[in-house]
Amino acid sequence: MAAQSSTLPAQNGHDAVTAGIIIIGDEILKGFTQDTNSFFMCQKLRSLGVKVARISVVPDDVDTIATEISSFAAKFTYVLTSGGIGPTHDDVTFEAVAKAFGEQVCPHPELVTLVHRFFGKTDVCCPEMKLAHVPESSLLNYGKNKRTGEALKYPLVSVRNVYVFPGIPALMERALEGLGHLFRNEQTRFHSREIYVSADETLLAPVLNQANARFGRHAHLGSYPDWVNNYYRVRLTLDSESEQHLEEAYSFLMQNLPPALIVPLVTDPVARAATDVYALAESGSALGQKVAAALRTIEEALDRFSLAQICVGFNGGKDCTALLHLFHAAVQRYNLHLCTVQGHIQQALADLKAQHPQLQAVLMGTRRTDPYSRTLTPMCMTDPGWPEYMRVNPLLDWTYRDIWHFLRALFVPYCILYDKGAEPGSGGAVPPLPQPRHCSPSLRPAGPAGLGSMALGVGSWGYTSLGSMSNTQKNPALRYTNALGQESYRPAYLLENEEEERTSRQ
Ligand SMILES: Cc1cc2nc3c(=O)[nH]c(=O)nc-3n(C[C@H](O)[C@H](O)[C@H](O)COP(=O)(O)OP(=O)(O)OC[C@H]3O[C@@H](n4cnc5c(N)ncnc54)[C@H](O)[C@@H]3O)c2cc1C
Ligand SMILES: NC(=O)C1=CN([C@@H]2O[C@H](COP(=O)(O)OP(=O)(O)OC[C@H]3O[C@@H](n4cnc5c(N)ncnc54)[C@H](O)[C@@H]3O)[C@@H](O)[C@H]2O)C=CC1
Ligand SMILES: [Co+2]
Ligand SMILES: [K+]
Ligand SMILES: [Mg+2]
Repeated sequence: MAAQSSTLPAQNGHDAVTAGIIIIGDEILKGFTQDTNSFFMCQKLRSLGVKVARISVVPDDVDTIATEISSFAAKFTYVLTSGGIGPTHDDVTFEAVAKAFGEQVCPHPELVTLVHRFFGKTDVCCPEMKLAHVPESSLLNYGKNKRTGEALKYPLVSVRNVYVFPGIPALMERALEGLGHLFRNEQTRFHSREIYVSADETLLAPVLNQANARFGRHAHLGSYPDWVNNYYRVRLTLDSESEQHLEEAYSFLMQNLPPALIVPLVTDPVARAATDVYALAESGSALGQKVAAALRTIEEALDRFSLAQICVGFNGGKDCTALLHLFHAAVQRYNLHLCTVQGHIQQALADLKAQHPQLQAVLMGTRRTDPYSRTLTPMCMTDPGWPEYMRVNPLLDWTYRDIWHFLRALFVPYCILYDKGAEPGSGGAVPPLPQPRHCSPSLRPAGPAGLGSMALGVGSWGYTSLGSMSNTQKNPALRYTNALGQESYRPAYLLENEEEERTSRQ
């Protein structure tokens, strides 16, 4: 076994079943279209026990495609191509496959019949008939509909170990889903685990090197930094064909990485919001009591107003992020229609009313320590002279610290600007400044639409309080000098004295 191949990694006594993917299309190389097919193919093949060894992207050029196909066909168990099998001049994949194997393309009787059946065409020269011209030794593979089990009507062409998939993602995905049996490798199952770490890679490198030296033969370790995640800096992945080897490497890492840096990340906080938020509310903790009171205010608003009459005042800040999560927990869904209104808040609220006259209540993330908010009540009408709305303020009695405690305990994603500036050891690289924008309120009616995107109605580096481009600055209370003697800033959730929250806004 060991002597057989120097290119294949040592495995458990059997040859790896491999695949090479060839993505065909000028549009991919020109940046007109983003390749999503290889991503889907990699995930699917991995789930079938096939190891993807290479992805290549080539232009719509017969010779280039043919050269790549003959090289891949010799190296890998399977070759999957994507694209270039349609009726137009730039679809030359079949010709290229034929060329790679020294064959001709000719009409395949069964495909001719199908073209006749689907398009009603029999003329050998019509564009549709190009789909039926395939290499001489082509086989037709009929997949199965994943749900119904019925045979798919249009087959996938294969020539030797080359499988020729359409480029249209929906067609390609359906074909591969339906043909899993062609590629499935029962000998192999890939197992994987992840560890999330809140430290920079440089700090982890020594432990990772040790782990790799000890376990690398049987468990592959990957280290992937992320600069825009609120909760971790590095995602470590382990994968192996053997569950036992995987667990050994995993235990080693868990024992040797600094425990304080390992983050027990919840990767789908939104899906679990209802469970986690209500569990917190019932926990009896101090934060739990605040959560319970906020939920009561939200529930009361839901009793008084229908979902269509309520919206969430969302400007991208931490307070309304907490509010949105609570509201979602209460109604069990982020069932949002995003409505962005420009201009100053008073006019924007009037414009919103004109566009959506049914709206009567706005859930807001206002806290008592916000300007002019000391005397507000959980539900109060807007002041005279303001467009008429019921202001619903579930978070009035929450503190700055409560907000951060809540968001971070439940791993709720929030605007990354609150974390920025600290970055000790991040190499000094800073993401580009956001485009200047006017502070634009985004009010999100809870209408019957899909998941709304997060609107960021702020435009600056902010640390503890985000306003607009012109009035937001780094909060001096977060400043410190890092190990290299450089001025740095801690993330907002580490602010010690909450009275200094607004020191970052003029
Ligand atoms: C629905 C609504 C009704 C208001 N009614 C009155 C009123 O009757 N009298 C009065 O004097 N002032 C009113 N205001 C203005 C309010 O008091 C603040 O001046 C304003 O929210 C900005 O305060 P901030 O930046 O300090 O607070 P932030 O902490 O930034 O905002 C507090 C909360 O208000 C909501 N909010 C604030 N700005 C926006 C925005 N641009 N887009 C969407 N949501 C936003 C969010 O839920 C946020 O969590 C109202 C604001 C809103 C959004
Ligand atoms: N019903 C079926 O199963 C089949 C239908 N056809 C017909 O062939 C034609 C399409 O030919 P193809 O060779 O599939 O397409 P193509 O190479 O011309 O690409 C079709 C579309 O898919 C996109 N695309 C291509 N590669 C991609 C990738 N890697 N990631 C994301 N998007 C990608 C392209 O940008 C383009 O918009 C259609 O007219 C179709 O009806 C062809 C074969 C089978
Ligand atoms: Co709208
Ligand atoms: K094409
Ligand atoms: Mg085409």
